[in-house]
Order: sequence, then structure tokens, then C-alpha cells
Amino acid sequence: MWDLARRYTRIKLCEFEALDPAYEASHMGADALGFHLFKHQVVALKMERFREIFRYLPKTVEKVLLTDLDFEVAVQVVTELGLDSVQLYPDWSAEQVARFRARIPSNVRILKVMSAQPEENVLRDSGEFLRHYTPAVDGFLLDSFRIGGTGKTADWSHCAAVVRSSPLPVFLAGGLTAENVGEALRLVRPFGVDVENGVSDRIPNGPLVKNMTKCARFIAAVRQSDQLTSPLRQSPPRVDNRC
Ligand SMILES: O=C(O)c1ccccc1NCC(=O)[C@H](O)[C@H](O)COP(=O)(O)O
Repeated sequence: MWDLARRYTRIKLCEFEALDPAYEASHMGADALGFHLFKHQVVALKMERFREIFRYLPKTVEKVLLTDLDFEVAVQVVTELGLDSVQLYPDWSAEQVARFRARIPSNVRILKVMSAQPEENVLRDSGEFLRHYTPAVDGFLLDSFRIGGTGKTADWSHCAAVVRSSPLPVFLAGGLTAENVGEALRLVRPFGVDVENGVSDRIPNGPLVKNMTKCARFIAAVRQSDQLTSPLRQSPPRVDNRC
């Protein structure tokens, strides 16, 4: 579990494919970094790449695998990679998630992805969704859409209602930037925030690459908002003493 007594907004930056940006982001103050491994990708190749990156990251930075892999492959990958968390896309039942948890290292946190479009969720009623998965997971990642990386924001009043009714920590994702994250935090008050497009640049006809200036501005905006919105919010511990 996260140390919930430490009241600062957890910052999760996605998606990392190379060592340099991951290393820099983790020393810049990101709490968690997201690594994508989806079914259509070559599992062995990506595992090799991630292993190489993980060798150089501070242990205190949470390494999160985003995945839609089938059950047995996911167990193997999560077990072998030495991750801190897994962000699950498959719509396994809570019972299946519990079986998954029993097969992976006990320190690995499970985040269940939830769409802010209720009709995209396996259980359309948000309350029912939260109740179903709460016993099996450690938190939720509430994204604007079922398929992430859209760069689009959701209805933040709906997200705020989800956060209020969730017994577990919720990460807000979808279209966040250094410019709008303060407002998102004020309205939604999530446990953490997740961002991809807002800290990246699109290579024309190519992939997203991390823009380290945008990463730094995003982290600074979250920390500034923590100071402004709640006197109870604290600064995060140093990078070598984080939880
Ligand atoms: O990022 C993707 O391309 C992606 C594809 C399929 C499933 C999930 C994906 N990303 C998940 C994330 O957690 C993103 O960080 C999240 O959707 C926020 O993205 P953005 O709106 O670009 O900030």
C-alpha cells in the first residue's frame, strides 16, 4: 500500500520507452513512471528494454506496468520484471484479479483502470464498479476513456463524484497539462494524477517523445497546487525516501 498518511499528490508520468527520459523524470520529482506492454507488442523485446531501464532508476520511484496481457503472460511478466505496480486493462472479474494477486509478488500494487465514460466500463454503474473491485485492488486509475493516451479531459464533476465515493486511492488521467492540472486537482481532489500527452511531443508521423521541460512544468504545477489548495497537503519526501 501507499503511505496514505503522506498527503501529497502522487505524480505518475506515462509512457517511457528509453532510459534517459525515465532517469531524468524520476530525479525531477515524479513519483511513478508508466511502462506500456500491450498484447500487440513483442513481449520479450519490451521486457528486455524495461529491464535495462529499471537497472538505473531509483528504487523509490514506482515502476508501473500498463498492460492488457492475458492472465498467465501477465503473471509471468509482472513476476519477472520486478515492478511496483500493475495497471490492469483486462476486464477480469474481481475474483480473477484476486487470483492474479495471489500469483504475483505480494508487494505489487494493482490499479484497475476505470473509464470516466460509464458506458465503457464492464459495470456501467460507477458505484457498483468501485464496490466490485475494491476488495481486489489497491486503487483505481480513472481515465477519460477506456483506451488511454487520448490527451482529452473528462467531465471533472463526474470524476470528483467517483473520487468521493471510492474507498481506495484514485489517480486522475486524461488530457492533463501543466496549465490545467491545478484546476483538476481543485475540482477532483484525486490521490494522484497521471499524464502522457501533456508531458510529451509528437514527432510528425511518429511516436510521442518526452519533453523534459513539460515534465518539469507539470511536476511544479502539481506541487504548487498542493501548497495552495490544502494546508494539509505536504511536500513529498526526497527522492531517496519516498513511499
Ligand atoms: O497511452 C496510450 O497510448 C495508451 C494506449 C492504450 C491504453 C492506455 C494508454 N495509456 C494509458 C495512460 O495511463 C495514459 O497515461 C492516460 O491515458 C493519460 O493519457 P493523456 O490523456 O495523454 O495524458
